[in-house]
Amino acid sequence: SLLRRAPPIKEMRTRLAAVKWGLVRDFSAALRQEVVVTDRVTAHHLLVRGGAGGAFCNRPPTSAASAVLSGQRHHNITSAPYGSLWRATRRNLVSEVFHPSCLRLYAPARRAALCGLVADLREQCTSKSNDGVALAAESMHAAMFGLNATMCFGDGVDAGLVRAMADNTEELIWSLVGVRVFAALPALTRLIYRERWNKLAALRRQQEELYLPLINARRGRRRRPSGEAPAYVDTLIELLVADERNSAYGGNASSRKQTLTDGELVGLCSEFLGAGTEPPTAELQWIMANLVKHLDVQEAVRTEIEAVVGVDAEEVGEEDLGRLEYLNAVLMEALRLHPSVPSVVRQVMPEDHVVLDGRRVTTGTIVQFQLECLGRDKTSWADPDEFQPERFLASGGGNVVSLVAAAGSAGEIRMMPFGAGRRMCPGMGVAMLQLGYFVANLVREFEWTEAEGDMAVDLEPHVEFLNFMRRPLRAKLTPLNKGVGGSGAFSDQ
Ligand code: HEM
Repeated sequence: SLLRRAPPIKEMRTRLAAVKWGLVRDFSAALRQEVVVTDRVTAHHLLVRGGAGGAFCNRPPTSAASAVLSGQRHHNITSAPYGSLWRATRRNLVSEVFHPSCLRLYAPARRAALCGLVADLREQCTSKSNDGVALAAESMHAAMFGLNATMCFGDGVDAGLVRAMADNTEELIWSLVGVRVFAALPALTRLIYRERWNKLAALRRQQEELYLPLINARRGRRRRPSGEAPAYVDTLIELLVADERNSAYGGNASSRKQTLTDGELVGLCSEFLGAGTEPPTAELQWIMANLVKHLDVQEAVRTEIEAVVGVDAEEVGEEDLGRLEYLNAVLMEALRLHPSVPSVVRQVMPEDHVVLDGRRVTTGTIVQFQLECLGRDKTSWADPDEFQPERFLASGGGNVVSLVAAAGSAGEIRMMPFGAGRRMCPGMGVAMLQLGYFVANLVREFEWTEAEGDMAVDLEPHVEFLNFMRRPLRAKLTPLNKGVGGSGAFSDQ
């Protein structure tokens, strides 16, 4: 009978969903044109030397929750079209919290985050039940998120609230892939994927409920005494932006200036927490995983620290980092081989003039620059797939490699893990500082070796919205107790 032959309801739903997804995917792919650039000369020409004629500074519509839910009207720095909102919010980030004079004021917050991380790892690896193995990935993520929450909202945010924000951020980030269906035909896809849309809206509501009380508490504060680090949100609350928010893609900004809306404040804080936590944590895992796989390199980092900082120093201080050439070479080599952001994306606008293989690329086309390919280019590196930090030492001639590609014709791109051109990552300086400080002290506090079985390090990538390690980092840690009095500077935190 028909009833007997009909597939079970659950299976029918799955089949229906597959058909729906297939239709939408094919339709959006047909609407969207994409080209991929893997050669570094073209990347330099288009992104840095102005070879696209126009600014070539827009990204395609984003999957960030606030942008999707508002029909691409509410933006953060990453998603803002090239124009006054982008300029004002980016300048604010770079010239306020990320200005070197301000960044210095966050040193106690970085030290507190590192202390917490070391104490957590020490507890895990000395616990009898763990056999010396620590869930390093989770611990690093919690430390990095906590640090960013302090920089964003100021000191003293309740630990439970920080955890709730971390969970919410993670859920929103993992929803990014599914949310891509709303990039094309949002009115229709919203109906087809009602559940997905409702889930996204609920996560965003929850985010507002978590962030707005913290934002409003900062509004009522008296001006901070000089010498106290501003919270990122303080600078956003004070920020005035020329009012072009209703004109698409950077039309003429009116002379009227406005403060940011609550929705924009929440979106910008969310971006700070997400962009400030996820790529640096993924990169920290890649670096430590390579040090687990290359014990000679790990030992060389430790030897350099002992020679430069001394055996009895309490910690590797931030002021020591500039003198640790080998440590810096390790960071550069990990970023070259495993850039945690897999690609840089631009969308061709009418005023851009992008020519590839002798043909003009049509307006609306998405141009993707693959960062791992660019960093492993055979014309630029010997043995490009090998982990060899020595290539970045002055003795190997590698100290001249810059993360910021110069614009002149003599400039070139040899790697671009932080992107290139006007929209290059504004967090590069802070990321390099945090990575150097964390890696140096983690190597000094513990010996890192490989755990067994499915806890072993797997250097295969798993590329989603970020370039993750296929398995999150686990390692066997042995405390080295190198700190003052042989008890470890961080052991009592
Ligand atoms: C290892 C750490 C990091 C890596 C590998 C990384 C990588 C990148 C890349 C590749 C881009 C795209 C650049 C382009 O399109 O040319 C980007 C953009 C961006 N990053 Fe980072 N990033 C890191 C850390 C951070 C941190 C700590 C922040 C701080 C909040 C941050 C905030 C941003 C923002 C706001 C943008 C958008 C910039 C714009 O559109 O003007 N990133 N990042």
